[in-house]
Amino acid sequence: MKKMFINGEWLEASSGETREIINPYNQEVIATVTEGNEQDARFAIAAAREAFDNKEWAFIPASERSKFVHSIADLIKRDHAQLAELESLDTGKTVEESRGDMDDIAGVFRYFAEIADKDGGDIIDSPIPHSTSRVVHEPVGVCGQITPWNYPLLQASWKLAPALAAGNTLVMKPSEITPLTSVKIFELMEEAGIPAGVVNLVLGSGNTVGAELAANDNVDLISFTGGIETGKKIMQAASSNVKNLALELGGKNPNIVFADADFDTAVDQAMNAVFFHAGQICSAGTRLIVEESIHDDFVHALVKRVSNIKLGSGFDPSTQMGPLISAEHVTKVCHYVETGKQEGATVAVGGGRPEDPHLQDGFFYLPTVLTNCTTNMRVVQDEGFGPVITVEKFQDEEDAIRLANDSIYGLSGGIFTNDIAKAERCVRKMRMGTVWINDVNLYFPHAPWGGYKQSGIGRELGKTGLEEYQETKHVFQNLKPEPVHWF
Ligand SMILES: NC(=O)c1ccc[n+]([C@@H]2O[C@H](COP(=O)([O-])OP(=O)(O)OC[C@H]3O[C@@H](n4cnc5c(N)ncnc54)[C@H](O)[C@@H]3O)[C@@H](O)[C@H]2O)c1
Ligand SMILES: C[N+](C)(C)CC=O
Repeated sequence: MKKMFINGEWLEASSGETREIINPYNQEVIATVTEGNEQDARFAIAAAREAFDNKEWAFIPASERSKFVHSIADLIKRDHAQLAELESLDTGKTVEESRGDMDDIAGVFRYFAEIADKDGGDIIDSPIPHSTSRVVHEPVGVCGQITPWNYPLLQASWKLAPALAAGNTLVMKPSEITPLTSVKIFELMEEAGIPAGVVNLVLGSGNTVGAELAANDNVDLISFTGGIETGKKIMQAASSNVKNLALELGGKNPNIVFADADFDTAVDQAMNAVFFHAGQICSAGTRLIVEESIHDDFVHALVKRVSNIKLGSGFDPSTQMGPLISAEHVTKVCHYVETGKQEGATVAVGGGRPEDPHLQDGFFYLPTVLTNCTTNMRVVQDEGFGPVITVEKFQDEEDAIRLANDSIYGLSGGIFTNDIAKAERCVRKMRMGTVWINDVNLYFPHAPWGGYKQSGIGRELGKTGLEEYQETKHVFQNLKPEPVHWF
């Protein structure tokens, strides 16, 4: 049985409860994990508090912490193949995608290890005579970190690496559906020699463990990646002690294709934008917005290619798209597409579960293209989080931007055009945290990631991703102290 890691020890939940982890490809039980609750979360928070307040971690030189974080990257590289297979077993994504994730994850630890000791603070030119003024960055304290099921270890790495590099202690709660690679990374952090109490892992549900992390007054920062409704609850709970808050929430991401774009590239990338990991990506380009003059040809070419996408086991090298994460999620995607049909959308391809007898045990949904969509439809506004593209038409540049921005979300967007000036004009007006020109879904450790509007608060990755885990302190020193006789 997989256990939790608290204060340097592998423990079973205080309640003795367990949970079975299911392979979404065939519904087989792949692991049993201990199921923690609020009490276990409080125990872990107390360990992290003690390690932050009364032990050395927060005060060791950043160069020492950097070595620990480098070691974690080395261990991920060593166990790359095993980690990738475990991630695919747990999430259903193809092993090829998981291998790419593991490269990214090692890169994230490497990046934060490298920048950990590069910031010695700033000297301010003090306006007060005979004084010095400087700004230093310090760790925030105890961090609660809550992650989703779609990119379990990748989203964990975006939180663990900067938190450690900055000198914080932490308690992580992975998604209860996909905890396996998170357990493994805590084994690797133990092997890397991270001191007891600095990193703690509590397994369990959002309503118990997650809610405790968000509300507990001994937590100084809560970093959450997940859905918008959960994000709102966390924001509310975090107000109890005015925690620092980082929210990476959902997206309903437009992908604008102008008539002057390279046609074949734009068709190809419109598919990459949505069908990786069966559309279960926050930044999936689910809203395809195509210039009217090429709309019909574009849809025709897209549908032809989408109908050839091969579904199957993530472990079969010929598989292009795996299953959805759970039966509940299949029901949600079915409902989402039905809503679209009732609103007047046309199913150009897909629109249901596959009939292939080999796929009946898995949580599969066909890659789907919905045409005749307009911005006012729920199917265009709501995050379906499945392999479904809605297609809208636009007349001109202004129209394209109006449609693209007509969303409560603002996570990411794409533009396909060969007119660079037009692309730059659009970028300025697009209210999103990331905009790709002639590409989709690219992210790397050096560039910040996060959303405008209701897609979130704060940024992960990049220098800003480290700053999320730092407090800023101004230190002023009077070099000629003497009474001022004010009173
Ligand atoms: N912006 C990003 O970078 C990003 C990245 C990945 C996923 N996401 C979003 O994540 C969502 C899919 O993930 P999900 O279904 O796991 O999301 P979710 O909100 O259901 O769950 C996310 C995590 O929150 C926990 N949780 C649930 N209720 C909670 C509560 N009341 N208090 C504290 N924690 C609670 C869950 O147990 C899980 O660990 C999508 O909306 C997707 O867009 C965003
Ligand atoms: C942030 N990202 C794109 C890696 C995963 C979103 O679900």
